[in-house]
Amino acid sequence: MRRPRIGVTLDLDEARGEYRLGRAYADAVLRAGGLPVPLPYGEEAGGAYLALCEGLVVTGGAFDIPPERYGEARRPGCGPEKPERTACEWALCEAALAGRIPLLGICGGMQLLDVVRGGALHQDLVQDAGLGGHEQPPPRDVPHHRVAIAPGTLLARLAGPEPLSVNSSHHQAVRTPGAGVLVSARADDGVVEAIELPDLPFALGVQWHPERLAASDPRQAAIFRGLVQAAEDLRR
Ligand SMILES: NCCCC(=O)O
Repeated sequence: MRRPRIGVTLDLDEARGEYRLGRAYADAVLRAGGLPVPLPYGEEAGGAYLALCEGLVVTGGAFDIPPERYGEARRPGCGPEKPERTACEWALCEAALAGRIPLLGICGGMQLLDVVRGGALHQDLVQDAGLGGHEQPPPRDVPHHRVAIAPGTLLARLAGPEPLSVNSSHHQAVRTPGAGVLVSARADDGVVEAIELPDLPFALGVQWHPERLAASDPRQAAIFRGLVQAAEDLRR
């Protein structure tokens, strides 16, 4: 039987006119038994592209969601935007949620999942909340801090309920959970590290980058295996 097709969002290097995807995302999906399908931008994003897929990974990147998307004016500390990418990922995320297609949001992808559901972000953790320590120096494929996982959640079922060692590469974070959004992990300083939508079969967001740890940590690999298994279940 063919592997479940997992759509993976891309970053556009506008200066070079090139789409980019960190190899670790594709490798993590492949290792979990899925077939990564790169999704270029376009009006078809939420429709025809997603119809090709049984699952979706909304990847992270060095840009911020326009604060207007969560009803706020831009404040100091908010970073550069990529409106075309956000529009594409927004359409994909909305379509995946509406179609109950399994979705994994990573870093900025988790933040998008929250905002699509009506949540809001810390525009900058240091300036908004006085919370530093979430931008680890290179290398970024090694653990940086631990997160506490809420028992009984999807994340706990996948990775186990014990504290999980994660990497950390972000300056924003979920401030207000959106409608139906459950916080399933927090750092010691209270920063939201994972969210999920219990009303759907598989809608999970993680603030760290499990794709960079999945080759060495079975608990991180289990997050991708869970996505691919949920995509497999969708086909039955
Ligand atoms: N906001 C983009 C995702 C990474 C970060 O928060 O820095």
